[in-house]
Amino acid sequence: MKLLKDILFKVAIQSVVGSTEVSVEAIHFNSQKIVENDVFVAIKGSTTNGHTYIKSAIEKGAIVVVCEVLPEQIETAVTYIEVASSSRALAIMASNFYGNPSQNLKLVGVTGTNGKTTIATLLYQLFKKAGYKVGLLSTVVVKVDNKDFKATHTTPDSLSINRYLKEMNNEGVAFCFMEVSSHGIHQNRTEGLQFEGGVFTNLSHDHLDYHDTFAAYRDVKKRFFDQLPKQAFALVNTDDKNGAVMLQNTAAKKYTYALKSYADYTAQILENSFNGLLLKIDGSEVWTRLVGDFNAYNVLAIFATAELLGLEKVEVLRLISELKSVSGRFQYFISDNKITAIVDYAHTPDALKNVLETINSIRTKNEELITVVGCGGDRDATKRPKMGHIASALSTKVVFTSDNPRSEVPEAIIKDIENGVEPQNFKKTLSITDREQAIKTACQLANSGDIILIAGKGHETYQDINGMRFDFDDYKTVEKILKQLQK
Ligand SMILES: CC(=O)N[C@H]1[C@@H](OP(=O)(O)OP(=O)(O)OC[C@H]2O[C@@H](n3ccc(=O)[nH]c3=O)[C@H](O)[C@@H]2O)O[C@H](CO)[C@@H](O)[C@@H]1O[C@H](C)C(=O)N[C@@H](C)C(=O)N[C@H](CCC(=O)O)C(=O)O
Ligand SMILES: Nc1ncnc2c1ncn2[C@@H]1O[C@H](COP(=O)(O)OP(=O)(O)OP(=O)(O)O)[C@@H](O)[C@H]1O
Ligand SMILES: N[C@H](CCC[C@H](N)C(=O)O)C(=O)O
Ligand SMILES: [Mg+2]
Repeated sequence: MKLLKDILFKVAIQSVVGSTEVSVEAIHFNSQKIVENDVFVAIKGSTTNGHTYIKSAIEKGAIVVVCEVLPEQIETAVTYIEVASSSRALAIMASNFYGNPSQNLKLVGVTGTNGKTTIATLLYQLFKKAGYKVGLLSTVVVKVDNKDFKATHTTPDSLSINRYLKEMNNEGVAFCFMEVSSHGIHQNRTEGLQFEGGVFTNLSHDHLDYHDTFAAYRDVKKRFFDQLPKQAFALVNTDDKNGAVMLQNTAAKKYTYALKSYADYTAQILENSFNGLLLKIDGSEVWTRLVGDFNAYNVLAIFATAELLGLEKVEVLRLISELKSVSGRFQYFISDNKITAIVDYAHTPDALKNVLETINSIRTKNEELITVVGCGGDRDATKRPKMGHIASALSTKVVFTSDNPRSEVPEAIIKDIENGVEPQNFKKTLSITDREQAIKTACQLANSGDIILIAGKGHETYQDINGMRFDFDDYKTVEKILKQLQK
């Protein structure tokens, strides 16, 4: 049990009805989870309004209600806390409730359109290899040192974040690397956390369904840097023009990294092949198994972050050469009949362009590049024709297919993608809704030496169709089909 007064510390309260000297069991923002003596935080969401569930939360046993608008009917046995932002109050209360766990470890947030999972995961790997206990909050998995938890979001809700951080405290974790998504910042999921540093990767088209305009999307990312304290570091990629924007109003110590322009941390690509990248970082050569120009940025960001967190340069370079690729990020194998199959999580126009350009820069002219790609439903529809254009312009053949259609009709999503294909590329494309059939067709089209790229779902092990999750794994599917076809 915790005293309400204590968990309200630093919450900007507008009014209180009732006593704050009550002991509470747990905090929830979903009325369905409420039991006796809990706090219910009512949040205005994107599909429904948590305030309409106040009555039902009280019936289930809530003794405290945190809300933006006080209900008309006040129960005398309940304490009401009126705040300007329930989601912000929730984040601060969550931190207090779990004993401000972010203050007991070094927490680094990684934000940007692409590269967050790669950077956060590789930092986790690197610091583990350096001998520390480490935590990770990522799209793929949550790790409390060696313990794995299923990830539901890129950036979990503030209660879950603080619960995981508390577990990390209990395990003696020294460093935690977390992805900070734009939804996470906008919904105040990271509010009240004490960050040791923030890393910005890049900014390109994504989530314009949610943020309305690119400027709004950029400003949400910037808010993360605006909130960093002065003892923290802000490390940004200045080859991306928005890197400088992120630093405009931050109080944190400013550091830059870049491959093409002057920066605090720079690198040169000496070699780029299917076996990996040879880089020159800060005058020293380092070999990494990661493939593609974009990974040079990720490796450089990792190098700089590790140095800023106090690791020795020589050790960092040695550890970088031991890092393995992240699940579903340029994950590939070569079949017995020499077809290369690559599974990659490129689900934005920019990521798709980068991955295709990387493959084109390391393949020879007589090898075909066959791409299988789709777009998710109930997500930014304006990226669809862009991805259709990029896939068809940069591949020799393309099979458009379904990703996670969610509540949308897959054929309608595919139509949107096809609308971006220019007439000169019509002949290269075909569309097959069933993802397994699409992958099979790509495999049948491929000859020895050719490359198949399956983009968009990376590590995902399901396909979300109408709210139902069906088992589906791009990597296992292509592996199985290529084996079958060899027989
Ligand atoms: C659009 C969006 O981000 N939605 C998130 C949001 O839910 P919401 O605003 O839709 O909530 P709502 O359903 O309208 O409900 C409003 C409130 O009423 C409450 N409620 C509802 C029903 C009930 O019976 N009782 C009750 O109390 C809900 O618990 C909620 O507090 O808050 C929820 C709790 O934190 C999130 O789980 C949910 O994520 C949804 C599932 C989602 O798909 N989010 C994606 C888009 C997302 O966040 N993605 C980013 C990554 C993006 C990237 O890769 O860059 C991420 O960080 O994962
Ligand atoms: N630094 C980078 N710049 C551009 N593209 C990248 C970069 N790093 C990775 N990518 C591409 O973006 C895809 C997604 O990478 P990653 O999962 O690391 O990004 P993310 O930011 O975590 O994405 P999400 O928003 O879905 O969590 C990769 O599969 C790759 O194609
Ligand atoms: N984190 C991203 C992942 C998209 C992956 C893609 N497979 C899809 O389902 O759209 C999002 O929620 O937009
Ligand atoms: Mg991610």
